[in-house]
Amino acid sequence: MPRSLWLIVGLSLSLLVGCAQQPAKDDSLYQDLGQRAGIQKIVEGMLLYIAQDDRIYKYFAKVDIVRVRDKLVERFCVEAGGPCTYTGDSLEEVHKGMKLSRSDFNALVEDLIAAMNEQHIPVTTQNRFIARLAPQRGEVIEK
Ligand code: HEM
Repeated sequence: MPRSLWLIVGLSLSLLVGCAQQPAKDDSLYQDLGQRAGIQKIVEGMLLYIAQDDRIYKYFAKVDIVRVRDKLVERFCVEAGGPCTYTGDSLEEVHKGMKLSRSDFNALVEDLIAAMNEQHIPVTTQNRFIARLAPQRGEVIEK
């Protein structure tokens, strides 16, 4: 085999090995939520529902809502498998001192569902997304 061909075979093999070591990330949920623009609409919708939600509005009354919106979009994007980086603080740190309960958590999830319904996100997609958020409840409540 000519030397140049060896080089090509070698390079192709190393590419294959590289791919095998780093499997392509599954971003189907990110796509189904409408990518970053779709996620931003969902977050903004959720915050609007929260603003009308007497159960949990009190927690948000004095926050920097633009920052919370931006960090939530990043966070949800990462959770959905999208190409984003979360630059906010840890969930434990952020929610420390709020003493959130399970009911508070459920109320926020209800507002999130309302926002996803408004964006016509199919229920199967909604359930996939909520299944990724649910395990984080422990980092958020009773802190
Ligand atoms: C899995 C569920 C949750 C996630 C992933 C989440 C995520 C976040 C993120 C990313 C931020 C912004 C962080 C930053 O500024 O660096 C934030 C802030 C906040 N979250 Fe949550 N959160 C969750 C549940 C809740 C619940 C249930 C409540 C209350 C009912 C809540 C109330 C707040 C408030 C009030 C802030 C603003 C804090 C501040 O800026 O002082 N969160 N959350």
